[in-house]
Amino acid sequence: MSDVRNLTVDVAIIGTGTAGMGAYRAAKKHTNSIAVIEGGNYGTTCARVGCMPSKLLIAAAEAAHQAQHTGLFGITVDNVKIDGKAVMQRVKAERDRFVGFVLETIDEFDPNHKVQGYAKFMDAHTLQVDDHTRITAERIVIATGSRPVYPGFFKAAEDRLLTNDDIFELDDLPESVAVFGPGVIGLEIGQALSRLGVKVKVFGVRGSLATLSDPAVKQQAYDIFSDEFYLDTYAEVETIKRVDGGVEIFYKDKADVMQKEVFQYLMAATGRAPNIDKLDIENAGVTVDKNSVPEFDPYTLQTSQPHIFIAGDVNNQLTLLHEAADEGRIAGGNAGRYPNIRAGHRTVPLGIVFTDPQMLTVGEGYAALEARQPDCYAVGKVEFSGQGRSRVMGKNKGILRVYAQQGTGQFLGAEMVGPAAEHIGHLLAWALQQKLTVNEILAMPFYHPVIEEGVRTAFRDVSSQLHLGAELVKGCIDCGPGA
Ligand SMILES: Cc1cc2nc3c(=O)[nH]c(=O)nc-3n(C[C@H](O)[C@H](O)[C@H](O)COP(=O)(O)OP(=O)(O)OC[C@H]3O[C@@H](n4cnc5c(N)ncnc54)[C@H](O)[C@@H]3O)c2cc1C
Ligand SMILES: NC(=O)c1ccc[n+]([C@@H]2O[C@H](COP(=O)([O-])OP(=O)(O)OC[C@H]3O[C@@H](n4cnc5c(N)ncnc54)[C@H](O)[C@@H]3O)[C@@H](O)[C@H]2O)c1
Repeated sequence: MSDVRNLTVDVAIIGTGTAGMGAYRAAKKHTNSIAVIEGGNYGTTCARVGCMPSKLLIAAAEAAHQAQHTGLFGITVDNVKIDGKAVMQRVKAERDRFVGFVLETIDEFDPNHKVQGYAKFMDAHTLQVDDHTRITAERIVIATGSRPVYPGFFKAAEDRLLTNDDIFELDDLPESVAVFGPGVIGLEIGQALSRLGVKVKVFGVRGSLATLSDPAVKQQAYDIFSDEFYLDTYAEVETIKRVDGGVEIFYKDKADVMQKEVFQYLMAATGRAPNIDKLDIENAGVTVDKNSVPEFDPYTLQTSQPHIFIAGDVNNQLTLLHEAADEGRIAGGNAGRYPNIRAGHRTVPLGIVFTDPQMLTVGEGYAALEARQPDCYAVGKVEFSGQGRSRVMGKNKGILRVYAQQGTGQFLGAEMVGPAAEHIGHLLAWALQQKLTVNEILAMPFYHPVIEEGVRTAFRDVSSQLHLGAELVKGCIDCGPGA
């Protein structure tokens, strides 16, 4: 250890993903004495192996699906061909473009601030980076992200085991994939592969489906997706074995019959774990929760050690891009201005799943409301099967359920599977953040014919349930046909 470089800085940031980059920019407003440490590749999880390549694959799948489903409109498109190599080539090229933008930003960081290597805590103020650098920092931001996790027995798939870290590296679309985990990643990528002509079966456990907790919404989502590809949310898998040509999976199908099937790949999408376990966090003296993740204040991002902050996926709470960006900015700002820290602005919870139809959760969600105040809220709903605009476009699948407080009529949250959920989700989140009541929402303009008229139906329904508005008129024609 004689060649160890010693650095002393005001702020050390561990991890240069979305949260770490935001923390760096915010801390730099207060001090020029910073070390920003990266152990892996620069470029962020979102751009390299997350949000962006997955959305690129989904975009290709949507194009294929639309081309194959024009019959409804009396249009025939012959010979739709999917060129797997060209699909993957665009995914990779566009992904590299997005990564390139991130790398340009990293290039603008002061080279004296950048330290490459994996950091570990030696004590509450000292970090060891690989075996080459020791950093003494007055304040520290942990922004080390998360990684895919899966049960040990998946390793039997050997070289045919994929996660989101390697699936976008494939040069061609696979022939078949057994996707384990009907969570957000498994459903987004599983459906996209299936629409691109890959044989896909999705296996889940305990009935879990994406982020949905409302049984009515979950049931519709299950029905819609299992109509399109094999989906078992209570799968019983006996064995996984690497065989010639792929991975043999021995499982009980939905009719309780044992099946033996070979897939080219097994994709593990069974969740992610925070990158906290390799940081020797116990040396930092922070209080940790049952998952060994440091406890922290969500408004300041401060841990029990006042000079240590934790932002992004690593804190294991709201593992989404916009939250990582907000948290990074708050944590970095507070590390920079320490000890004069402040509470940062947090937005209401919003989650969107980019399946087709898309899914959303806004606010607390059904399960949390049921647990917190079971008798204090009412539910309004709209089914999209007959909704005018959705039907016009042939997108008339799904349900939206909105929740509002008894007495006050305060809008509390929503869950949905259905058309344009990425946009409806924003409207609902904005209404929630503005603390609007159901009747204030209903006093807004609704054009005709639009999917938002369906949202109005759900709010009219809940308004009537709360005895705040008139009884819901079914198929109200003066609201416009199919509203
Ligand atoms: C397939 C997929 C799709 C997704 N799609 C979406 C989406 O559509 N919308 C959305 O909002 N979110 C999406 N997400 C989630 C989103 O990508 C993450 O919430 C976000 O990228 C987290 O950013 P972060 O800064 O916390 O972590 P990261 O970007 O992972 O950054 C952490 C960094 O820390 C580094 N590091 C780790 N340990 C150390 C150490 N000891 N020393 C030094 N450096 C270290 C890592 O190398 C990494 O560069 C998706 C995720 C995945 C996997
Ligand atoms: N659109 C988006 O915003 C988006 C997209 C992708 C990922 N993400 C983020 O990444 C996070 C991680 O996504 P994820 O899909 O890995 O996790 P997840 O927690 O959403 O889903 C994991 C799923 O795997 C299932 N599972 C667990 N063990 C299993 C087993 N042995 N066999 C079969 N199924 C099993 C779980 O029941 C769950 O349904 C998300 O929670 C989200 O925060 C967001």
